[in-house]
Amino acid sequence: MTARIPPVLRPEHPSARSLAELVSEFGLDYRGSLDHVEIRGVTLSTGDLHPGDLYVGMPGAHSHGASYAERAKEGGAVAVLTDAAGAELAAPTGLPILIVESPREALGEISAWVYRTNEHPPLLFGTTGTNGKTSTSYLLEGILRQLGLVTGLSSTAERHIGDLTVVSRLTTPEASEMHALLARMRESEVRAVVIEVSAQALSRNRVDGLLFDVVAFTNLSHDHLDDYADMEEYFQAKLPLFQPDRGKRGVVSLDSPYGQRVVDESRIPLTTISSTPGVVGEWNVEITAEEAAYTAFTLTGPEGRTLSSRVPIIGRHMAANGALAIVMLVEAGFELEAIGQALETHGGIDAYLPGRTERVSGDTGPSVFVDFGHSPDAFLNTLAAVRTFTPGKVIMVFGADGDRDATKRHEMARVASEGSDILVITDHHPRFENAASIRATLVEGAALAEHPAELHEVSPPEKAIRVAVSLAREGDSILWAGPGHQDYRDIEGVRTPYSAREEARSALREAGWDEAGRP
Ligand SMILES: CC(=O)N[C@H]1[C@@H](OP(=O)(O)OP(=O)(O)OC[C@H]2O[C@@H](n3ccc(=O)[nH]c3=O)[C@H](O)[C@@H]2O)O[C@H](CO)[C@@H](O)[C@@H]1O[C@H](C)C(=O)N[C@@H](C)C(=O)N[C@H](CCC(=O)O)C(=O)O
Ligand SMILES: Nc1ncnc2c1ncn2[C@@H]1O[C@H](COP(=O)(O)OP(=O)(O)OP(=O)(O)O)[C@@H](O)[C@H]1O
Repeated sequence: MTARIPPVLRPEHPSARSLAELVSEFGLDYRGSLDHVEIRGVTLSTGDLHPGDLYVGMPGAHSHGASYAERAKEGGAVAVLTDAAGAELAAPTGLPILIVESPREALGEISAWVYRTNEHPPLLFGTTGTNGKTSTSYLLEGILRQLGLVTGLSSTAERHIGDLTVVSRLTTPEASEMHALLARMRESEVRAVVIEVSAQALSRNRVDGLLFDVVAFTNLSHDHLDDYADMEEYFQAKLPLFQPDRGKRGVVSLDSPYGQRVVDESRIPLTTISSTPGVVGEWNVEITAEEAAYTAFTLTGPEGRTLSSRVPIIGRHMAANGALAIVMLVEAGFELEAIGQALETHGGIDAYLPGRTERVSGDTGPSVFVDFGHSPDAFLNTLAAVRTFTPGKVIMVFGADGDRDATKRHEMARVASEGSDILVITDHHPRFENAASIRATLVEGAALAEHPAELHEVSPPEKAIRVAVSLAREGDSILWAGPGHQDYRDIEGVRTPYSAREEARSALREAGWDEAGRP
């Protein structure tokens, strides 16, 4: 059985737009007749095609999208937009062909025009950084809802349109999908939209055609060095979000040294925030309590402004994410006092973060958390959070992604081994790599710790979590890092249905301990 591919959300009542008008609006070169041709949507994949679509044939890593133009026509595409090479490939279809130098660079603006998303846009928030994008986005969405707004969300885990939830494919959808999503949100009278913006999205024009009211930077640390040559290139990929064509104003966390560089290199009005002792921002976060059910903090800003609240999740970093979300709202024009009042009525920020240090254990037995962390810095933060209220041993379970940045594996394992008492190394998504050799690299890395944890190598993960539970006692904690919200494992390109949260719950049940359901 393979896991279902989540659908692309489109407007339910798309308006028709004239192809001739599109060509004249953008001054496009074209072939064929434009007479009476109307388009209702844009797609770059035949898998997501709707009748009446403009099919965008993009050169890809494996093939040229225009080579699927015939298939697009059979599915109801009424025109093709592509480059000069693609125009040759699409010519036999007889469809009108619009020609641009770079279809990827044209996609955002054209999709915005087709879906009319630049007319009366909602309040737009965008978050980038290595870690904390999803968490900050959910917390921000939670506060917006507490303030009474109908919200939309685009994150690694899910897309939300008001109360409608759909599992995500990519962290940031391709531009055509993004604008279709915004158009669908408008139909549902969404007033504020929170969008997680990956570095890849910025490098691949996925947020073109959007102007964010407030953008935020969480942090930068080792990740994605398979996509970027080095940390500098990865950092540079994030910067365009902090320029005037993408964001009106920004909030930058100084918790990683890259924050100050964003401040130095951005050209939009920015404010700063810090939760790091000794690093002072315009806004500062002090952690006031760390409990198993929440983390409390006080946020202090310019002119003595202050707000005390809590996030319903463990970890100082999560309180920092919550405070960042609050400052984003202040930058968008919300009164700090009104935010404080809205939060107070719910006892803090009210949000459910799927698979972010999500507690799956109940009242008896060890505390078990499933997390999405897959970088050394994420491990450092979550292990510290778990350690804070664990009287017994900290047991960590994790595996590394196959076919993704292999240079971080040693450091992930070293940090895991240093920060836990017992480490169970297992498999994650092997993709097309050999799972045993990924584990071997992790075992090597674990040995680099100054004070290595007791080590177990267990495959597959279903068995690993059961071994971890069998080693745990009341008062111990288990942190299973990596799978988070995901509901599949990618093995040789096949998405096999699998939920770490459900596996962990089953393991607890089988051991006679309590489990916790979704809050
Ligand atoms: C490496 C990369 O960026 N790949 C993206 C790329 O795929 P590709 O170049 O391999 O496409 P291709 O197979 O050569 O096909 C060329 C074109 O023909 C189309 N096609 C292809 C076959 C077909 O039958 N019909 C059809 O229409 C494809 O949609 C594509 O437009 O173009 C596709 C759509 O056009 C993207 O969905 C795909 O993202 C893949 C899924 C991906 O995994 N991207 C990663 C790197 C990514 O973006 N990740 C970040 C995560 C960030 C984080 O961890 O924080 C993200 O934002 O999600
Ligand atoms: N502010 C933070 N600083 C450091 N680590 C964090 C922070 N926030 C979250 N984390 C850790 O990083 C993991 C991923 O968090 P989150 O999903 O919010 O980040 P993300 O930036 O969306 O990641 P991705 O790009 O992989 O989707 C969390 O599960 C947690 O382990």
